[in-house]
Amino acid sequence: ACVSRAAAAQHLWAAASEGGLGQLGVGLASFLRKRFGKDNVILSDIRKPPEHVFLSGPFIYSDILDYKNLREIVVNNRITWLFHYSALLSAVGEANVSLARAVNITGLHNVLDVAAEHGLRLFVPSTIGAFGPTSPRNPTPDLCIQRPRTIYGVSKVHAELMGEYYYYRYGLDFRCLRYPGIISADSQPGGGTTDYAVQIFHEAVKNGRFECNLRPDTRLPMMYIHDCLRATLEVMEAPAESLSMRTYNISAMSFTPAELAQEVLKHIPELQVTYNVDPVRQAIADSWPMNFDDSNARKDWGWKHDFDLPELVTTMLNFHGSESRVAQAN
Ligand SMILES: NC(=O)C1=CN([C@@H]2O[C@H](COP(=O)(O)OP(=O)(O)OC[C@H]3O[C@@H](n4cnc5c(N)ncnc54)[C@H](O)[C@@H]3O)[C@@H](O)[C@H]2O)C=CC1
Ligand SMILES: CC(=O)[C@H](N)C(=O)O
Repeated sequence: ACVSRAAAAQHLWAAASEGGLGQLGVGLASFLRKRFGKDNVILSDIRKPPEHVFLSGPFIYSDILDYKNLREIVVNNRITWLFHYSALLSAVGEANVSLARAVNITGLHNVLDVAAEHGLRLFVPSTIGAFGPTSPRNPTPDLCIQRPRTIYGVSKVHAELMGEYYYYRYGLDFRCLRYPGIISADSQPGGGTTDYAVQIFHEAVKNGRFECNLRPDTRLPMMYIHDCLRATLEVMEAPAESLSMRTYNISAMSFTPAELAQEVLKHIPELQVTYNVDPVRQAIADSWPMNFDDSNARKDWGWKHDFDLPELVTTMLNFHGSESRVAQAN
């Protein structure tokens, strides 16, 4: 593989991941370390890592807004791949537009420049949030109108276009996947519109009650984290000649809060689900794709998801069930 040493911060370096302490970064680092070796993946963030993360492999402080520091990390560690995960997500982005603009847009510019300057292979995640109310929503193809109405979505469309521009202009090996809402068992979401689909599992097992902040009929594309991380590594390892585009939709399942609750109720019949709609998140969700067309990813580099809704629910409840049994035993 082409990884000599990676960093993940919410980048991965040699592989480096910056933005690495969020919902996805710790899982990505662990996934890449299994593949490339513990010391070949550096995780970075501006937050202090919890002990288990600190002990699991190289971690460094890196602020995506500090270009000189990014360059120093790449040079000193001979980084070859960079996974750029730092971002403010959709709901927190609307609550702090100027910070979202800085991290999601200025931060991206720094990453593009450092990657182009040092010949890195660069992964930047995009999102279903890169589409808007005038995009076709059911299904949403790779190429269509993209007029998002959040700073998060605007910054991601910008990232897709800038990455493609750097590819044609400077030969940067830029690779990008549009992720659906990602559901993870052992990490908390960072302030997005799809967070409810993670929180329901925590609450169902802990309290037997869940208050959902989206309407019961809000349909959104979703994916289990294991599929998301595997897709990320697969597109990074795909032969250059197999990629006909720089940015691909990837899809696994699509459901509403009512459908998710129905599936969880099969395992926890006493679960009580109520709805208290957050108008900001609801407006965002109503502008996003309902189903994602990922036929290009399947055709070009063989993308195939493993987890549908029933497997997702069983896996999440097994994880939370065993966690709560451990907690009770202690
Ligand atoms: N979690 C999801 O459902 C989805 C995530 N994505 C994308 O995947 C990436 C990772 O997402 P999550 O892990 O969920 O996000 P998160 O919000 O959980 O984590 C983001 C991380 O970025 C870090 N960060 C913020 N400002 C920074 C700075 N100036 N310098 C360095 N690090 C900084 C934060 O400390 C945090 O640890 C993001 O780019 C997001 O847009 C895309 C679609 C879905
Ligand atoms: C789908 C995403 O990009 C993220 N989870 C969010 O809801 O903002």
